[in-house]
Order: sequence, then C-alpha cells, then structure tokens
Amino acid sequence: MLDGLKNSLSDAIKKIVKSSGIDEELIKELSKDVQRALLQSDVNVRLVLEITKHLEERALNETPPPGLSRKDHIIKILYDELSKLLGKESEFDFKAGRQNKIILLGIQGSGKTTVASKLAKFLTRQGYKVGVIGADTYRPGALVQLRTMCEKSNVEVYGEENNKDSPSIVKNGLKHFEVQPLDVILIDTAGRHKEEQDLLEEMARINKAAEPDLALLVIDGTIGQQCFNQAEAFHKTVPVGGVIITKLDSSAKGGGALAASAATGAQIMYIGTGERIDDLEKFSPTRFVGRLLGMGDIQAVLDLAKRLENEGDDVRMKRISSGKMNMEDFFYQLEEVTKVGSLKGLLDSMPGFSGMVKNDQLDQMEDRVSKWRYIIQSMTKDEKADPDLINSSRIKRIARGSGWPEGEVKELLKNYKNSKSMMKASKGRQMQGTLRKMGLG
Ligand SMILES: Nc1nc2c(ncn2[C@@H]2O[C@H](COP(=O)(O)OP(=O)(O)OP(=O)(O)O)[C@@H](O)[C@H]2O)c(=O)[nH]1
Repeated sequence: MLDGLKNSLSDAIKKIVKSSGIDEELIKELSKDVQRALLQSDVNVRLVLEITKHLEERALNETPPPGLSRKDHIIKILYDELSKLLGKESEFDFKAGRQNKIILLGIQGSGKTTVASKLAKFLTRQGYKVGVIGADTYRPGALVQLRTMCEKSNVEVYGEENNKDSPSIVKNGLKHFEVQPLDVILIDTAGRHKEEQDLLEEMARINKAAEPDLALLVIDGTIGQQCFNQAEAFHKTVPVGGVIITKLDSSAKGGGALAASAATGAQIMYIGTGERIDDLEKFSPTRFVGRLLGMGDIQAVLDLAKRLENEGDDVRMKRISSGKMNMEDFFYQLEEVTKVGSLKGLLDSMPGFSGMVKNDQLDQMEDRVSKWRYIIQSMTKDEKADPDLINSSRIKRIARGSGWPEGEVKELLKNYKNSKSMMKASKGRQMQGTLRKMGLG
C-alpha cells in the first residue's frame, strides 16, 4: 500500500539514522525529502508545506526529553506531524437499545456496495446485529452483488428489484427491519447519475427518508486530491460524519485522498485494502503513519518516547489510585503485567531471584489477557469509559462479538471491579494484589 511514499519516507529516515550528527542542514534536507515524498503521492501542496514547516521548526527548536536522542526525537516529530495530518482515531458511537442508521454515500464505482458488505461483516463480528438496505436503483447488479456478499455473514439485505424510487425503498426497508432486534442498519445508495446535481438531489431525498445517525462518504483512493471537491459537494448536501477510503491497495496516489478527506474535517474511519470481504481495516492515523515510516525502523523510538512520556505523566496512575479506573486503565495494567516477560528475564539474571516467576504462570496470564483483549475490543467507547453501563444484554453482545462465552465477559467484569476497589483501598500500589485476585499471584 502506497509503496512509493513508504520507500521515500523510510529513505529519508535512514539518512537521519545514519548521520554522524544533526545540524540545520540535515534537518532542511529531511524536510525537502519529506516534501518530495508527499508531493509525489499527491498530497496537497499547502498541507505539505505546513507539515514540513512544523517539522523544521520543532526539529530545530525543541529540546529532546531527557533520555531521547536528538535523532530519535526528530523521527518522533516526523511521526507526530504526519499523524496529525490524518486526524484522530474515531469510533462508531452506536446508541444501545435502538437501530442505528448509517447511510453510505459516494460516486459510482467508489466501492459503496463493497463497503456495505464489508462493514456488515465487520460489525457482525463485533457482535452487532446488522441489516442492510440496498437502495442503488441505478446499477442493475448492485442488489445481487450486495445479497451475495452479505449472505456469507448471514446479514439480511432488503431490496426491491422493480422499484426505481430509492427514498421509498429506504422507507420500506426501515419499516421491514423495524420489528427486528437490530443494532445497525446500513443503507447502500446509488452513485450513478447523468448529472452530479441529480445525484446530490437524490441523496438529499434519501437522507430525508432515512434520517440517518451517520452519513459515511466512500471515496476511491485512486483518484487522489480530486476527492476534496467531491467530498465537499456531498458534505454540503448531507453532512458527512465519517469517510471510508477504498482501493488503497492499488493506489500509488492514495496520499492525496487521505489528506484531502482528512482536510474536510470528517474523520477517516475505515480503509479498503482489497476486493475481498475481509479487506477492510479500521483506520488509525498513528498505526498508518507507523506503517508508512516502516514500523520496524521506528517502533523502538516510539516505545522509548512513550515510556518517557508515561514517566512524566502519571495522570493514569492518579486516576487508577483514586478509584476512578475505567476499562482502558484496567487493560493498561494487565498489559503492563504481561510485560513480565521482560521482567522475568531481568529477575532471572539477578542472583537469588532466578526462577521466581514460573513460565506456566506467565503463559496462563498471557492467555487470559489475550482473551480479555478481544472482549474489551468488542466494547463500545462508552462502555470502556464507564463499565457500569454493561448490563446483561450488553454482556450478550460483547460475548457474541468477542467469540468468548458470556461467563468470560462476566469474569472480566468481576476482575475489573475487584481491581478497581482494591486499587482504591491500596492507593494503586499493590499490583501483586491484582495478580492474586486474578488467580495468578
Ligand atoms: N482493489 C480494490 N478494489 C475495490 C476495493 N473496494 C471496492 N473495489 C472494487 O471497486 C469496484 C467498484 O466497487 P462497488 O462496490 O461496486 O462500487 P459502488 O460505489 O457500489 O458503485 P455504484 O454502484 O456504481 O455506485 C468493484 O470492482 C470492487 O471490487 C478495494 O478496497 N480495493
């Protein structure tokens, strides 16, 4: 994906890594290399200049935090600035206990129908019950394509072969699904019209009929910067709440699409990376930039920077010890505990401590954490922030989504609660206690 950009950015990083010392000239050279790389992959000139200006200013003026070398600090700045270009990570904010309606917009061939089926499968796997309405009345094969792709994930598709009035199909579809216990309804729309204006008018009518909770704009990643105008035109007609960029597998110029859609203010939520139903990825700007810069090359730098940041920032620990721990904090602690892998190495190398942490204990712990990782990933943002929201119907959904039995979800919640009250009592100092409560200490 975006191989050209990736190669030139990692070449630029290598120059920094291999240099004998950092001076102004080298920083200017890095800035030029980054400019060239971004422009070649079609990122808008203004954005490119903005990024490299920040890069230069920060690299020249900022003092690296203690413990981070100047070189590593510059790589970290490059990573930060590129991630900023792509916005923040965003998740669906589904309301529990009702049908959340998502309408998919986009011009013909952008990949809407494919995205509808991919998303249907993706959300089903997260434990949501999904229904799809096929309202693309222009392309004859669209409904069949949608049905065939959704069949495999047991998602029902509502469509009407002989009805050309898409707003009425949407209305009928919503009525049809009304009686079903669905969490999400995806609405696929047409992208083909003689005139763009007709298409936009139809979108406005469908939007009125559907009253969606979210409009997702599907953009073809191969069209580069042009998508900015397209995104704007749609956004003026139906407020776009999120963007999906498709075909990033086959695009050399995807940088333009990514940057342009981020610049519309609507966040990129997913990317399509192939024609198969599973080729859909949740979009994370930081992970994406990590991949662009060659994760292998920069992972160590990022880990170190993060550790240094964490040392200086004990907000999380304060929250934990004051008994306000949420599910994210709980999981953070678990992850820290499973890093005992390295602690074990350390202990083993110290006389008198060798063999203190047994391997099977460690394995057991890792198993548990990886199980819980799936469970926590199946929770919504709200649930993670306030696990008290998780009632029995949510437990069912989370269990379905994570692929683990309800008992395991309950076990996790029980442990979270124990750990929370214990942390409060012990002011967050006794990690050992957590282990014991987990049956692992
Ligand atoms: N390589 C690749 N191809 C994709 C991706 N997403 C969609 N496609 C292909 O792009 C073509 C168009 O996709 P559709 O889903 O039919 O597009 P659409 O937006 O529904 O088109 P209309 O119904 O005409 O509006 C199909 O051949 C898809 O297989 C992707 O992420 N990567």
